[in-house]
Amino acid sequence: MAHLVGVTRKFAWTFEKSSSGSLRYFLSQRAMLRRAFVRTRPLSLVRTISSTRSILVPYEDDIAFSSDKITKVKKYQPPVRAGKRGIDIVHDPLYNKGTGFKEVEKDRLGLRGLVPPRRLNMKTQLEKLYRLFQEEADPLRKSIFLSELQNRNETLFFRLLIDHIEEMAPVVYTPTVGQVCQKFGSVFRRPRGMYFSSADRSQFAPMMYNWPCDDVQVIVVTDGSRILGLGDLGVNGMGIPIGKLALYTAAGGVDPKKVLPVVLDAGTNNEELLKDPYYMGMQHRRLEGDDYWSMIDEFMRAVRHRWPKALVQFEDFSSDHAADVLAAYRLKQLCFNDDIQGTGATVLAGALSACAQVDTPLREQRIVVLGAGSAGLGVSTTLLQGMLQEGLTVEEARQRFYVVDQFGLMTSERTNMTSGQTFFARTDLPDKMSLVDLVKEVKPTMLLGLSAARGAFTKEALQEMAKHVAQPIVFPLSNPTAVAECTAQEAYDWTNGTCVFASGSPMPQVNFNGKSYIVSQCNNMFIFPGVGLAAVVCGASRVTDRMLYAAAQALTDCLSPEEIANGQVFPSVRNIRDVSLKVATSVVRCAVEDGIATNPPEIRRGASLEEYIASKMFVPVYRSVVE
Ligand SMILES: NC(=O)C1=CN([C@@H]2O[C@H](COP(=O)(O)OP(=O)(O)OC[C@H]3O[C@@H](n4cnc5c(N)ncnc54)[C@H](O)[C@@H]3O)[C@@H](O)[C@H]2O)C=CC1
Ligand SMILES: CC(=O)C(=O)O
Ligand SMILES: [Mg+2]
Repeated sequence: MAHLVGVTRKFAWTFEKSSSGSLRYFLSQRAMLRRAFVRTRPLSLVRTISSTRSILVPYEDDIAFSSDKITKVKKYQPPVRAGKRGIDIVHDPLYNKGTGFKEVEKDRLGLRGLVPPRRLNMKTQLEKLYRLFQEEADPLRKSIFLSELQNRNETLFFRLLIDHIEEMAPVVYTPTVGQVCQKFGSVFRRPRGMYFSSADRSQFAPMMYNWPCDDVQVIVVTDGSRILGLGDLGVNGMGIPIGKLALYTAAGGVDPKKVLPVVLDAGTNNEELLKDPYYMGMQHRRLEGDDYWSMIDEFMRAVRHRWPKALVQFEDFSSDHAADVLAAYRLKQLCFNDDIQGTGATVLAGALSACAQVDTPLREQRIVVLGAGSAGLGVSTTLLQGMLQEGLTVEEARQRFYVVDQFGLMTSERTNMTSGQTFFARTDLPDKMSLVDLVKEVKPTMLLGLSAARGAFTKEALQEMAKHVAQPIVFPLSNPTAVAECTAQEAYDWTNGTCVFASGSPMPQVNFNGKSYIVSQCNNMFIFPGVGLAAVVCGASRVTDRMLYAAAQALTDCLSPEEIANGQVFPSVRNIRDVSLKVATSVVRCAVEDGIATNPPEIRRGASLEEYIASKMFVPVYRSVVE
């Protein structure tokens, strides 16, 4: 007998239980439902599927999943053509289902005998994997476990990651990804992504054809020169593009077949790696000047040639090149720098939420930024743009910033400053003032850490800040956790529980005076997946400042009333897939308005832009595989 599980205006989902107990799902025209059947179901059992909030996934796998993590699902998952059969399927993580192949599939694809006889459905596979994940001794072992899963079965990997995103994001991403990069040589199992080195010069364009996908949509590229706050890690920085792209799929719903992690190996200045007999990159010092630039240019040209529509995300380039590389390509090609622009948009969103918490607009904040590198200056520039939106002039806004580097306050007395540093350099205070003296002098309302200097937000500095401001906004944003400017517990202790806090890497809940506080994570992971999804969906020709501003606004709007009541300034990571969809929707709208969407969405009557974008998101379900 058929059971009704949901209806839309036109369609109805039903399921039937077979004699063996397995469930089969059917999608039918609603009008074709047997009238008697409809009449006999009590109305309360008929759950109307709101088209954006549909939680029922019609799994080819016979499981009625009701995970709220995959909220936006396609109603129908067509079969997928693998272009291969037999053992080649089992060895391809994009099509492999491990013990999950159905009997018909085993026959169709010549798999009989190549996989164990008993089939475990996806739900059982996930339960088993999650248990094994929990049994791994430490975060590094957990990370190896997940990357091995990704190497053999991407569908299961992404399903597990999405279902446990709050617990697993810190493993595939910061902070554990930092450890992975530091130990890249010993955790390396098999290659993922592409390496373009100084030894490959003049061959980048033909090399692009070694990559099997003709339709790459997102590339994350690093030159390994500044990996998180861990310095120059050369090709070992590959962990970062891999981790970022895992979030592109888990949070942003970008198809994992269509992403490409890249390291541009321009050498390394890391003395240990230069001497390490097992180092896997080029053992020469970093290329400089024209040699470096021609390598970047060859890479960008080769991308344009092979995948003209691909989005290139520049990641963890040291500040001597980051802003210049972005400036050279941002008007020519679809690209953005995550550390400068993604972080800028993220911090703007968090700052606006914090301003609402403390009931003082951004234009009235006095902001000390510790760190004058790409991230510190990118954030300062974006916050300044936010102040312009609130009516300040450029000069008025500029006066509200105090940028500090490792020597202290940056002033116009310095020489050899970058243009960004020159813009923010003060003219009214002594050069190289210490953080504590600066806090005493200017009584900042907001303190942002992008310095990778562990402990730089000292007890003295935070206590001093709290003397002058009722609710100091304190964001130690450096990654990984080991280099954060302070911990959440320290910030609450030293400001007597008054601070509004967010950290770059996740930190545990804080207890202060018998009250517990949820710690917000301020990380560009809330922006880049949505920006990437938007660029892919609407065929954006470039990433504009307005698109990033739209992303920041959408992120601010994602806080739920409960999160605001908890004092959070960022949504919980468990909602990151919904957040990314909202960010993408706002960005697509902006791109269309600005006329830079080459493939503007064609939306069915009665549907929304958000539904349209949701329908384009990758969902990790087992689709029927055909050769
Ligand atoms: N939460 C997030 O989403 C993001 C966090 N970051 C983090 O920001 C940090 C910096 O990144 P970048 O700007 O790209 O690096 P960078 O190397 O370009 O800049 C670091 C800056 O910090 C300054 N600095 C070093 N020691 C200092 C000290 N003791 N006191 C004050 N300033 C000091 C340096 O002079 C330099 O200006 C990294 O740890 C990175 O992980 C970067 C991007 C996003
Ligand atoms: C989050 C990030 O992009 C960084 O720490 O570099
Ligand atoms: Mg980064």
